[in-house]
Amino acid sequence: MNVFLTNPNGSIPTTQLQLSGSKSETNRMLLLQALYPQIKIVNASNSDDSQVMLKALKNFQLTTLNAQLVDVHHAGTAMRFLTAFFAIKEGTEVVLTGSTRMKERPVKILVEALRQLGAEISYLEKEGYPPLRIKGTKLTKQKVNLAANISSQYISALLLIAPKLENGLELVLEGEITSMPYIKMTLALLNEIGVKTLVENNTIKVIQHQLPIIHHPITVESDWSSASYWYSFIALAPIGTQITLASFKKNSLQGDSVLVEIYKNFGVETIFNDKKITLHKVANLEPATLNLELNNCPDIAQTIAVTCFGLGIVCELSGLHTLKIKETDRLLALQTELTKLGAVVSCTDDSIRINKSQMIKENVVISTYNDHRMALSFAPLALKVPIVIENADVVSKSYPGFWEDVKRFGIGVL
Ligand SMILES: O=C(O)C1=C[C@@H](OP(=O)(O)O)[C@@H](O)[C@H](O)C1
Ligand SMILES: C=C(OP(=O)(O)O)C(=O)O
Repeated sequence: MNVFLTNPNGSIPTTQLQLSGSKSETNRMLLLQALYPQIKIVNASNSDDSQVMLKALKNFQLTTLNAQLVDVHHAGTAMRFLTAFFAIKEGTEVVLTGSTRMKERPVKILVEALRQLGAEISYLEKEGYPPLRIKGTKLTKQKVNLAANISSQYISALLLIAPKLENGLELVLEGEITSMPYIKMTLALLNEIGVKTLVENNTIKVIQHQLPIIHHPITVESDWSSASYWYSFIALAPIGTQITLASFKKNSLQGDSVLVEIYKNFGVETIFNDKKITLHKVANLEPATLNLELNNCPDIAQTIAVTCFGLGIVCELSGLHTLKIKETDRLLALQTELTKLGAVVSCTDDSIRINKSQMIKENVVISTYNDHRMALSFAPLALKVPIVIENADVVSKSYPGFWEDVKRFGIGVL
């Protein structure tokens, strides 16, 4: 399905949207719930990635077979978190696989770390990549060193199973730590269910845990990465445009909440009120060149790049080495699609620079490369020019209701 987006009457009604729960928080909580079934989750994400995670865990618990195939499609967190989960399920055997792209996304660092702890995992196709054969076993070793500069998901995966390990876990993180807020999110959620953790320099310790785990329901905050597209819409809209989004809080566990600060550069103010945020376009600002280091929030890089292009702001976004191993090579995809629209873009292995453009070409067909964030991040340009988004249903990986919400915002979606 392709969608054709237009801004038919040029004026935008004030809208209120309820966004679904964070997929990152949800996938952590689903794994913890599988380990501690008394946990209750409120406002879980409706994303495909969370559905995939839920289904994998449910089917695994229901089956009487001791060997099964689990397919996580495009869901990186599901792939990494379930690798660790199945590794400790004694007496079971699972083949864990995913989409063609998933088979190109590395898992070696995680597999090596689990093997150091005693896990039995083998590669079924290419060394270092899914699919994996995982024989569940008791992990008795306790200390492991691993590189922290490729994906924080490896570290989160190990932390999530840590309270169930006989002797707890000590992780020594080597090299520069990437996507740090996601590690902090994992630690915060462990703490919230009553698991003790200790962070000292580059070492994280999780104390082995039996019970009690707390019994109150855990409420997942709505997804800040999904909110980023509304920040972009508001940034590209005329002064005075507003939108209200629920349910968000000031002290978020999600690193992408840094949007509140970043979008001030584009004249967007955020007002927090009773678990809602109102985004308000208050000024047309044009910083000379916007330099941002996004190592802590890689998932909003595409949103910010497109906002800058739409506003004609020169930007240099760095700290993005992980973008090459996400749903697609996001740096290359951004460069290709922005160039089609008339931008002059240059990339390195970890950065992108978008130069000032004279105009935005109309009716360009944006390719999405099986990457939800390509479709989501280019949509706000509809406020500037008519635009076509190819394979628009990719958005369901994180934000299935996106196109409905875009219609509510007053954009024509055909
Ligand atoms: O732990 C998580 O929930 C995530 C961590 C990040 O990945 P990396 O640590 O691989 O950058 C992020 O990009 C991804 O969307 C979700
Ligand atoms: C990178 C992402 O997800 P994952 O790594 O979990 O597939 C994302 O949602 O942008």
